[in-house]
This record gives sequence, C-alpha cells and structure tokens, in this order.
Amino acid sequence: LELKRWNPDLDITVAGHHLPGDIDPSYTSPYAGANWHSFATHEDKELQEIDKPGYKKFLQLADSDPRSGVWKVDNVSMYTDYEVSNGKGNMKKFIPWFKDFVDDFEIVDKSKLPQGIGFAHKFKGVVVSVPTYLPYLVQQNKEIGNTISRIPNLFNIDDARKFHSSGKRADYVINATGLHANKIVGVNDKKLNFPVRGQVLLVKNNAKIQLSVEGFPGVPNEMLYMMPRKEGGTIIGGCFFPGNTSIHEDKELTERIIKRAVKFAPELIDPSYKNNPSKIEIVKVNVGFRPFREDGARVELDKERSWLIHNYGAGAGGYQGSFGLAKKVVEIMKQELSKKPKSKL
Ligand SMILES: Cc1cc2nc3c(=O)[nH]c(=O)nc-3n(C[C@H](O)[C@H](O)[C@H](O)COP(=O)(O)OP(=O)(O)OC[C@H]3O[C@@H](n4cnc5c(N)ncnc54)[C@H](O)[C@@H]3O)c2cc1C
Repeated sequence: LELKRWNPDLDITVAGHHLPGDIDPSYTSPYAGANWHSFATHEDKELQEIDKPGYKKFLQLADSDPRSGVWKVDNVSMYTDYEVSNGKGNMKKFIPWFKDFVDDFEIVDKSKLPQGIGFAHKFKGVVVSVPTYLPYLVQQNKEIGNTISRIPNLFNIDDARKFHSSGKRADYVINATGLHANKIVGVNDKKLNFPVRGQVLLVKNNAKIQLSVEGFPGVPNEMLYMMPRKEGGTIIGGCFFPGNTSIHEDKELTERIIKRAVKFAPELIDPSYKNNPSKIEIVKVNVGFRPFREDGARVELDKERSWLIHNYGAGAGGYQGSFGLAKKVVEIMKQELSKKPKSKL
C-alpha cells in the first residue's frame, strides 16, 4: 500500500498463502490485540524510528477513517511493587523512550495508584481492532489498484516471482512471510528466527482504558494487558513464551488472566459500565505466535538476489512498526527503481 502511494505507476500484486479472514497458527496477524506500545529501549534508536510513524498514522486513522477500526484510548502502564523493588530504585527503567514523543504522556500520581502498584505512566494510546483493520487494508489495496492474490505455500523464494497477476515474472519480490521466512529455500538468514507464544482472550466485557500490569511474582513471562475494542469487547492477555509452539489454550493461564483483569479493571464485570456482563464472557481464546528475529526485523535488499527485498521478523510489534517498516522498504525500492523505472512486484 505504501509503495503504491509513493509510486502509482507500480504494478503490485500482494500475494499470500493466507489472506485476511483466514485463521491459521502460521499466520500471526489475526491473533494480535493490537495496540501501539513501542518496546524499543532508550538505546535502540533504530526500532524507535521504525515505531514512530505508526503512532502518528494510527492516531490519524482514528480521527479520520472510521472504516479502519482504529480508535484512541488512554494507555496506562502499571508496575507492581514487586517489579519496582526488583528494579532497585532505577526508575528510568519504567519510563519509556517515547515520553516526549506521544500525546499527553504523564507519570500517574502515587495517590491514584491501586494497592500493590508502585509506579505507573499514561499516554494517549490507540487500539487497532484487527478483524476490522485487516479487511480494511485489503479494501484499501484494491481501491488503490493493487491486486490481492492467494497463492500456494512456497518452499523456494525463487518461485515467488511466478505469481504476479500479469502472468509475467515479477521484477521485484518483497518477502514478508513472517514466522517461517527463514525456512524458505533461498532466504539465507544466519540470525535466529523464533516464535514467541501469546495467549489472549477476546471477551464481551468492556474495559475503560488500555491497561498493562507487569511484575507478577514467580511468572516472569506473564503480564496483564487489556485493550478495549472500538466495536465493543476487550482483548485481555497475556504471556511471552519464546520457543513454545503449543497451539492449545493453557486453561490455567486463562484463569490467571481473568483473575488479574477483574482485580485491576473491576468495571469489566460491572453492569453499570456499558452494560457489562456480571462475569467475564469469553468469545474466543487466541493462541498466536509472534515472529521474532534475533537483533530485530530484517529489512534489506538480498545480497545474492538483486530482485529480492526482505521485510520479516517484526516480533511483537508488527502493527506498531508496520508504517516504519514499510517506509524502509519504500526507501530501498526508490534506490532500486532509480536504476530501472517500470516494475512489477
Ligand atoms: C497474541 C499476540 C498479540 C500481539 N499484539 C500486538 C500488538 O498489540 N501490537 C503490535 O504491533 N503487534 C502485536 N503482535 C505482533 C503482530 O501480530 C505481528 O508482528 C505481525 O502480525 C506479523 O505480521 P507479518 O505480516 O510479518 O506475518 P504474518 O501475519 O504471519 O503474515 C505472513 C504472510 O506471509 C504468508 N506466507 C508465509 N510463508 C509463506 C510461504 N512459504 N508461501 C506463501 N505465503 C507465505 C502467510 O500466509 C501470510 O499471508 C501480536 C502478536 C500476537 C501473537
């Protein structure tokens, strides 16, 4: 979409074995929450630059295009007393790099924190309702003149050139194959690519804000986060389990997630708030796999194949980083096309 916006003359086919509407553990995007909450450290300027455009874009979509399924909701991050004491007084750890970048950032006054919480901050956040946003992207692609195409599962990257809608060989391929990118013959990547399991609940209950709580003793890979969706209902998670490939719901984790959610957001089961049910009503349990890559996403021109551009390994931030990653691809294409102007992708 960003490529076509940059250069309307490009003849672009968006091809995938799975397309929006499909549900399959090897296709991550439908399982996400999703929100913008950059995970970049203070030192990781590269990831910060990748995440920045997404924040502005999602705010703009929330303001200007109701079809996108994006809306603005305050985002509060809390850290338990346990987490704060583990930080040994180093509060910088809890203050994100984006404090001067996002709208309305503030440290929450200690007097307003619930029991057991040692520190919290807040900013103007966005929630992307994925079941609305993915079909919206398909529609946007069609309207702008790109072709969407379902293709077989490819085992060799050279085959990707065969699937241009014109029937002719594509001049360029952007490899955005997510989880299994490095298993495709020809995608030579020495870095480790690995799934990080997530389990989130879609519930009928409505939360007031986006809330995350970190620091539950004895379970370092679990946290609480919730994102109320524009159409109603809330996504509640979660966990980060690297290398765990179980596609089955962990029922005990579901129970822990519910217990934490009700503790920190009692409005979820308060009928006086948006007619919420008086208990948590689960619509769906989503188990998904974040496509992590050691040292971050790979966005570059391939060293051996001059027609191949990689864009995979977005990990836990494929939505928030999407516009920044696309920007990098556009930069690469700009350089390439300055060499040969008319292209099929
Ligand atoms: C529980 C959970 C919560 C998340 N929450 C957030 C969040 O709040 N914010 C955020 O920014 N991110 C979030 N993420 C991360 C985000 O979902 C991912 O980073 C993103 O979806 C990755 O997108 P992708 O396009 O790279 O991969 P995918 O969505 O997996 O798409 C890959 C595409 O390539 C195709 N493909 C792959 N291999 C082949 C092949 N061999 N041949 C043909 N086609 C192929 C697939 O069919 C598919 O169409 C979350 C993830 C999970 C699991």
